Amino acid sequence: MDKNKIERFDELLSAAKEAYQRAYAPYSQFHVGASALTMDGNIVNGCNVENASYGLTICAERNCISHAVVQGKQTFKFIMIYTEQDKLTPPCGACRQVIAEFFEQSALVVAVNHKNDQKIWTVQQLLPDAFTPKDLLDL
Ligand SMILES: O=c1ccn([C@H]2C[C@H](O)[C@@H](CO)O2)c(=O)[nH]1
Ligand SMILES: [Zn+2]
Repeated sequence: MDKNKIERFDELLSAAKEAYQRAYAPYSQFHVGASALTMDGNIVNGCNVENASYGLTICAERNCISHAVVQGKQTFKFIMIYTEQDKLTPPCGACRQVIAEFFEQSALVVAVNHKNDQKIWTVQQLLPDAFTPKDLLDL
């Protein structure tokens, strides 16, 4: 896949790596960092935050999006997921739903690892026929 498709790739990668370093994952030891480029040109990030009550864990992608919303950003161009695994990490189902809430179906999601392997999906590929604001609001 072509990293040139992702605007400001290197800055997104730095932000995702910075978040990765802050991941709180004492149970899985599976650290994840995410970053996103907002439509108005800001970069936001997030890491996974686990909990002794395992099901309360929040993934890096959802934390990143929530972090952006707190900063008044609700529209995005790209989201990146960074791990130091040999396999690339795709977003889980819950994160796909939250990504579909805020990103266009044509927006790109990119997974990157420490070997600089990359995989790019559209939101549409990750969650076709998503239930989104259009299904509840007069949009
Ligand atoms: O795309 C993913 C996949 C998993 N995780 C987290 C959740 C949990 O803390 C750990 C293992 O599932 O990785 C993420 O943050 N993002
Ligand atoms: Zn997730």
